[in-house]
Amino acid sequence: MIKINNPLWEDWDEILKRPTQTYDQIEGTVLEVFKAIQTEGDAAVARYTEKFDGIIPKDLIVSPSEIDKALTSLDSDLKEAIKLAKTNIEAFHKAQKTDPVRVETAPGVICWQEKRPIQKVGLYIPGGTAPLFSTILMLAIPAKIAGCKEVILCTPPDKQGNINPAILVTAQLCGIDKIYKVGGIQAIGAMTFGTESISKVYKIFGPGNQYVTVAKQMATKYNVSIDMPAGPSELLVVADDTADAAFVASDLLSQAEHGVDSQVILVSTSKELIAAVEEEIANQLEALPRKAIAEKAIANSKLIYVETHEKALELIDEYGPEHFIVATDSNDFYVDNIANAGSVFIGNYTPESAGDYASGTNHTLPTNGYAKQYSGVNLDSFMKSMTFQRLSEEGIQNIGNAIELMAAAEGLQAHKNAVTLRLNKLAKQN
Ligand SMILES: NC(=O)c1ccc[n+]([C@@H]2O[C@H](COP(=O)([O-])OP(=O)(O)OC[C@H]3O[C@@H](n4cnc5c(N)ncnc54)[C@H](O)[C@@H]3O)[C@@H](O)[C@H]2O)c1
Ligand SMILES: N[C@H](CO)Cc1c[nH]c[nH+]1
Ligand SMILES: [Zn+2]
Repeated sequence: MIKINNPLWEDWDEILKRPTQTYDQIEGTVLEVFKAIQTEGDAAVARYTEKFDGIIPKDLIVSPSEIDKALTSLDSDLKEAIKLAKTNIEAFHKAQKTDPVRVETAPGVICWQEKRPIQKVGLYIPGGTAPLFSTILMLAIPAKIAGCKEVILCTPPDKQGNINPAILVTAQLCGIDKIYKVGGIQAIGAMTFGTESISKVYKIFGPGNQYVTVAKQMATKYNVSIDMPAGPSELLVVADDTADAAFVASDLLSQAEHGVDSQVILVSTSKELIAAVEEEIANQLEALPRKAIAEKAIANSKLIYVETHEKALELIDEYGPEHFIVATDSNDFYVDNIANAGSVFIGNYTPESAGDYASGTNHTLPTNGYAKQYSGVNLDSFMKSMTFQRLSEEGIQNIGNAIELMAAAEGLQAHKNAVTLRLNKLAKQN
C-alpha cells in the first residue's frame, strides 16, 4: 500500500485518482460491440460472448430445467441465509414507499404527484470473477416492490456455458424467470437495442466492472436510462486509536478482493494504527483464496495520515467513496457532516460486508467519485414521479389572467388563446 503523510491540497487529485481505465480508453470497444448488436442482434451477442467469455452458450435464455436443477442442488443453509437477507432487504425497501403529494395551489387548482413503476427494466448481475447473487436481491426486490411489469436479468456464463446455481435460485426466489446467459458489454448492448431473444428495456440497473460501467454510460445515448455508474468497488475507512486494526484490515481486504481495479483507502489520525493495519493486511492477505486479486488492488491502495478529523473529512468528501466506514472517537462528527459517500457504516461492529449482504441497505452504489451527485439504488430508482392537475372553473378564473400575461410576454399567442377561449366562455355564461 502507498503510505502518504499529511498530503498537501495540491497533491489531492493525484492521491485520490482511481486505478480504473478512463471512459475514453474503453469507449471504442463498447461502440464496436453496440453497433454490431444493433445491426446483427443475437449473432453479435454470441460472437462477443465467445470473444470475451470464451464460450457460446447453446441457448441464451436459462431453461426451466436448469432452474429446477439449481433448486435441488443448492445447500439448504445457504438458501436460508438468502431468505434472511431477502427479508431484511424487503423490509428496508418497502419502508421507502411514499404517499402521493396533493396540494391546492390556488382555489380550484389542484396539483398532485404520484409515483409509477418503470415498466421494463433490465438487471445486470456481475459474474466475471465471482457470482454476485446477492446483487439480485438488491435489484429484484425493489423492482418487484415498485411494481415493474417486465424484469429481465443478464449475467455472464461460466466457461461451460452455465450460470451459478445460487444466481438461479436467488432469481427464482425473487420471482424473475427471464434469465439470460450474457455478460459484459454484450449484455448492456442487448438490453439497450433488443435482439431476437432479449427485450429492449427502458432502464438498466446493476454494478459491474469497468467495461460494464462504460457500456451503461454509453446506453444513455440511445434513450435508455441507467441507475448510476456503479463500477469497481471502493472502500474508505477513517479510523483512529479506538479502532481495531484487525477489523479495519479485514474490511479493506473485503473490498480489495472484488477485483484488481478495486481501491481501498485508510485515512487515520494515528500513525500507530496505520502501522498496525499494514501489518494485519499482510497477515490476513496470505490466507485469502483471492489473494492474487486482492494483492493487486492493495498495491493501488493508500494509507493516509492526517493530523485532524476536520482535514480527514475534507479529504473524504473530495474522494466521495462508494463505502465509508467510520471507526473513531468522533463518529458523530463524520456522520453529521459527511457530504459525499454512497453508504456509511458506523462503529467497530459494522463491517461493510453487512451492507453487501444482509442488513437491508442496497449495495448497488456509485463509484469513481459519483457519490458526489448520485444516490445508490433504492425504491425510487425503479419509479418515475408523474404530476397531475385539475382546474375547476374557479381555478382557471383564478390563474388564467396570469397565464395570459406570461404567454403574451413570451410571444406565444397560441398558449394565451388556450386560456382566453375558456375565460371568454365562462364570462358569457355568467
Ligand atoms: N459499485 C457497486 O455497487 C458494485 C457492486 C458489486 C460489484 N461491483 C464490481 O463489479 C465488478 C464485477 O466484475 P467482474 O469482472 O467480476 O464481472 P462483470 O460481470 O462485471 O464483468 C464480466 C464481463 O466483462 C467482460 N470483459 C472482461 N474483460 C473484458 C475486456 N478486456 N474487454 C471487454 N469486455 C471484457 C466479459 O464479457 C465478462 O463477462 C467488480 O469490479 C466489483 O468491484 C460493484
Ligand atoms: N461490495 C460490492 C459493492 O461494491 C457488493 C458485493 C456483492 N457481494 C459482495 N459484495
Ligand atoms: Zn463487496
